[in-house]
This record gives sequence, structure tokens and C-alpha cells, in this order.
Amino acid sequence: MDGRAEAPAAGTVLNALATGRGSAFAIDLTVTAEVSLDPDAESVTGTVAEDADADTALIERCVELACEEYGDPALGGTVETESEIPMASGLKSSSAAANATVLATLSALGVADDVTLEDAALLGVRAARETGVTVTGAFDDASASMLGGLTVTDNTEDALLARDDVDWDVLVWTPPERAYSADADADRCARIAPVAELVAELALAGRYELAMTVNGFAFCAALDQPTAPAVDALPLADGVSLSGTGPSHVAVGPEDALKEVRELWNERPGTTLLTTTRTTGGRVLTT
Ligand SMILES: Nc1ncnc2c1ncn2[C@@H]1O[C@H](COP(=O)(O)OP(=O)(O)O)[C@@H](O)[C@H]1O
Ligand SMILES: O=C(O)C1=C[C@@H](OP(=O)(O)O)[C@@H](O)[C@H](O)C1
Repeated sequence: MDGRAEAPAAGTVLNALATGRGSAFAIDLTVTAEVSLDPDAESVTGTVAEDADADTALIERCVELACEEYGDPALGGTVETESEIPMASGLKSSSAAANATVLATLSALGVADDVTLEDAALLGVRAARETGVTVTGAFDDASASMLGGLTVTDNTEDALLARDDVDWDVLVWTPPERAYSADADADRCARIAPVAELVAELALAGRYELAMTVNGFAFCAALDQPTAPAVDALPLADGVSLSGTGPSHVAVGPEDALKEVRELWNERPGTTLLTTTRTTGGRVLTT
């Protein structure tokens, strides 16, 4: 009973830590998960290909919950992820790893076609809450990764408020530091709720690029992240924001403009990457 699946990373339009409402868009960097289920195995053992010391509780819980809900809770086995997404950098590696793992498990159980992508994403959100890797559940990030395109959600109710296809070039700057979302200062984020309300209104009106720019300045202030990368990017890009709780930043706009921003961001420590949005989200792969 084997299954394989992939799911993409995402960038932020609205960070949900202020009000519970969030918005994110899928980008073309992926996590692949391989699951092998075994009735004789006593538990689920996870491995992260790039990092032998990484916390595997999230992906192990995803396999367990998918077996409990759609198969046999007594099943054990293995899960291994292989990822292009830097971990704990604001690019939603946790949501993508959870989504890929849930889909790979459903495929191993032979029920992937019977479960909607939204329900599969909600199972990953449950696993993320249970293993403490999230503050709000991060259904904004999970839905963008699983459904592709751009989503707006209310994470307090795990409700999908809107989904849209966007077709953007995307520049990502990833500093060398890591920032685990579970460690973010949620109380300071809650203080900027009036700005987050405005960002939600802009996003629900389809003014995504302006929404993300306002989000970026506000959350950089709340989370003590630098605003200079946004000031570098703003005259050139259509939108720029701190992604999630950082430290990565994302900018969207015409490719030529993003190449100019890249030259400025390349002077900072870390790496830059030019990619695109993705309208397809999580999917089962052949084993
Ligand atoms: N490739 C992966 N495989 C397994 N688990 C992962 C992977 N990437 C992230 N995670 C889980 O997600 C946690 C990081 O989540 P988080 O701080 O929210 O970062 P991000 O912003 O990248 O989602 C890790 O500690 C780990 O539990
Ligand atoms: O844990 C959470 O509830 C969230 C974490 C943040 O993302 P990162 O995990 O990318 O920092 C944020 O953008 C998201 O809206 C909600």
C-alpha cells in the first residue's frame, strides 16, 4: 500500500495572526511525500530527506489521521518528504508537507478520488493544530497550497471565503534565518487588527497586490522584520510583502521589474528566486 503526492509552497497576501482571516497564493516550489502503509507496523515513522534532525511529528500525524478517517486506524508505516521549500521561512513548507502527506496516504488507501481537496487540506490543518506547528490552524496557507491559486479564509471557522486564479511572476527573497510560526508574537500581531481588517477588505475586493503591500508593512512592524526590502521593491513591483511570519519576502509584478528588484535583494544575505504562481495545487503522483 504505497502512495506519492506533491503540493506547492505559498506566499502571503494577509497574515492571519491578527484577526484569524488570512490570504495566500500558491507558488511553483513543491514538496513531494511518499507513504508506505503496513498492517504489521506498530507506528508511523517520518523522515525529511534534506534534514535528518527535522521535526517529523506533523507528517506522521497526517498519515495517522488519514488512516483513522478513511482507512484503518491500526495501520502503521513510513512517510518521507522531499522538499524544494526552505523550512520555517514563511513559504508554507508545513502546509505543503501536510497536504502532500495526506494526499499520498489517501492514494495508498485507494480513496484519493473520494475525498475533496478541501477536506484533505482540513485534515492537514487538524494535524498541524495537534502537533503545535501553527497558531491559527493556517487554513489560508493550506487551502492555497491544496487548491492552487489565491485563497482568502477565516481560520477561526476553517471557512474558505474566496478563491481566485492569479497568474503572476513572483520574486522570493529568503534570508538565512529561520522563524517557526509557533514562536511568533501573536499578541503583537493582534494589536494591528484594524490594518488586517483593511487588508482583508482589499483582498476580498480583488485588490491583491495593494492588500499584500499593506500587509507587509504592518506585519514587518509587528514582528520586528525589516521594511527596507519592501521599500526597495515598491517602485518596481506591483505588490510586496513579508511572507507569513517571515523571514522571506515575496514580490509580484512584471518579470522585467522583478529582475531589477532581484538585483537589489541580491545585495542582502540569503537567496533570491524568480518563480511563478500556480493554479494547480496538491496532486497524487504515480508510484
Ligand atoms: N518538508 C517537510 N517535511 C516534514 N515536515 C515539515 C516539512 N517542512 C516543514 N515541516 C514541519 O513544519 C514545521 C515548520 O512550520 P512553520 O514554522 O509554520 O514554517 P513554514 O512557514 O515554512 O510553514 C517544521 O518544524 C516541521 O514540523
Ligand atoms: O500558524 C499560523 O496560523 C499562521 C502562520 C503564518 O504563516 P507561516 O507559517 O508561513 O509563518 C501566517 O501567514 C498564516 O496566516 C497563519
